Amino acid sequence: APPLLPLLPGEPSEESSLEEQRAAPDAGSPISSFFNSSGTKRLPQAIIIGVKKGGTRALLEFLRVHPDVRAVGAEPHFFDRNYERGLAWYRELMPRTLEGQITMEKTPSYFVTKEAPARISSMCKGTKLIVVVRDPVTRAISDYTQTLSKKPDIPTFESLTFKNRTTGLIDTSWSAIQIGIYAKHLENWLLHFPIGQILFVSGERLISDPAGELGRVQDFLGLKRIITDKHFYFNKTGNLLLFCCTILSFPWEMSSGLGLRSQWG
Ligand SMILES: Nc1ncnc2c1ncn2[C@@H]1O[C@H](COP(=O)(O)OS(=O)(=O)O)[C@@H](OP(=O)(O)O)[C@H]1O
Repeated sequence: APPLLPLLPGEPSEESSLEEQRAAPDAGSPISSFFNSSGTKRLPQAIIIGVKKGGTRALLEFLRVHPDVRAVGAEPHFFDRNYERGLAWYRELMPRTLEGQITMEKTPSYFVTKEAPARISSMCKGTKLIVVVRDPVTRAISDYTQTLSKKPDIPTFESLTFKNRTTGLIDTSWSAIQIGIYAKHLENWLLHFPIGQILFVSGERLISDPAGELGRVQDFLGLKRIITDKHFYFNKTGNLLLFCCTILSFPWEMSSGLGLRSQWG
């Protein structure tokens, strides 16, 4: 059972990355106290449920620019690790919203958690679900690279991937491979949600055509298309995607492997 330690609202869980912690609500800043002082904490109406290393952080941070979206920055891990804490605990993590605003969170491990679909459905059958999918091979490499950075002594990617290098037999029980068998996990979700309630976002297009993907996401969420191509530009090196939050005049930089950082920080 998960440890029942009292987490503060928005506090990242013990396994959250630095990237997540940087994106956690900046309690105490003048801007956040202004937004946090009014409205009501509501359970999320939309959740980014996966996939790990698909580009979920980028998507959530892009969406947070929308004035009708409020999201918890850190991953709550409610429907996998913290379910015993109860819905009141979960709601407490959420930012306050005004009428018409959507509450969101992202926890990519939900997609591969057997219990998550039934649990989310029992919270609200109408919850909108978003899955950022990415080529399973590059996803697995990204996953492996993250683990390697924490545990440099793990075996090579190749030796973990193949049961038998000569026959090419793949070890589908290795989590980096297992997570990428999207169809298998999806079956579990379709037992509880109609396909129309699940939006698949391309992790690749989130980099090559972010405005296009964000258009689809805003439509799916029933939001006015406010995030457009005006919010994105590539810098001169071509591989850094810069994202401008014009509402707060706060430029963020999203880049492959570099995560999210303020250009001012
Ligand atoms: N703008 C944009 N669009 C799409 N994807 C982007 C973007 N920016 C970063 N990235 C890449 O997303 C990878 C991290 O995915 P996640 O945020 O889902 O990771 S996590 O599961 O929350 O740890 C991670 O992939 P790798 O660099 O291959 O590890 C990020 O580089």
